[in-house]
Amino acid sequence: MNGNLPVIAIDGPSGSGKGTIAGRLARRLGWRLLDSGALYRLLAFAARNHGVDLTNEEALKVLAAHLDVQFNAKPGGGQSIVLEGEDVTDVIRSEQVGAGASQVAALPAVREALLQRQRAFLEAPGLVADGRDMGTVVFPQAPLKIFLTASAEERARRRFLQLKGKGMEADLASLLLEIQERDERDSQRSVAPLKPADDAIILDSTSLSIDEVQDKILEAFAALGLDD
Ligand SMILES: Nc1ncnc2c1ncn2[C@@H]1O[C@H](COP(=O)(O)OP(=O)(O)OP(=O)(O)O)[C@@H](O)[C@H]1O
Ligand SMILES: Nc1ccn([C@H]2C[C@H](O)[C@@H](COP(=O)(O)O)O2)c(=O)n1
Repeated sequence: MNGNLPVIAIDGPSGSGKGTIAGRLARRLGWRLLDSGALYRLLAFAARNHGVDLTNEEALKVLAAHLDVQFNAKPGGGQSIVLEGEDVTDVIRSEQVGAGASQVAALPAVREALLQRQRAFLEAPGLVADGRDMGTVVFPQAPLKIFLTASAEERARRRFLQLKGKGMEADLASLLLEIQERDERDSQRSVAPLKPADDAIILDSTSLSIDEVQDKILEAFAALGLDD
């Protein structure tokens, strides 16, 4: 790991806006982007494809170490994700795959197998990384750590609008339940649980717009003086 390069670590629960903000910041700064949740989603998706049970830690560890995946930056922003030659960008975003990801992410051998892969994303001039343990475990040296949160009700509402916007079926009450279950599992697991790093800035986005969240983070980044 090149520990001298800057990282902005953005952690927080599902639907708090991490991915949206991380993508915007990476574009704005011209830095690389790590969507660490996608790795856990890809593993859960690949496991289903290969008939691997989501509780089989040993087999999941091997699968995680050999995941054949490419993240390709799209010209207009965002990235496409290709797993074993198949574009899985949208299909891994379902709540079912998210729940599977949360399940495999609780297994220590899986987290260990994905650790170096995540750290390898750190390249000049810097990295914006979003997930659950970016600031606590993967990049503890990050000079800027944000813990982005929002009420579960607001996060379910956002997810509902997001799914509807894509023309997908969605039920607000079920989404709220799924989000609460995922919060519980992600924050109660014994290894790398979802929690703010001691030196993280906690940002509650419940009543903030995406632009307001971005401005607050850019303000905190500017205060570090790294772009001088
Ligand atoms: N501050 C905000 N106000 C309103 N909507 C928001 C805000 N931040 C994000 N959103 C919207 O909420 C939805 C979920 O955001 P996003 O996917 O970035 O969350 P996330 O934290 O990365 O979720 P996950 O961890 O499940 O991947 C998106 O449709 C996004 O546009
Ligand atoms: N650094 C990370 C990133 C993700 N996970 C797990 C927990 C989440 O429920 C699941 C999916 O993540 P999302 O795409 O919704 O951000 O993956 C984790 O444990 N650690």
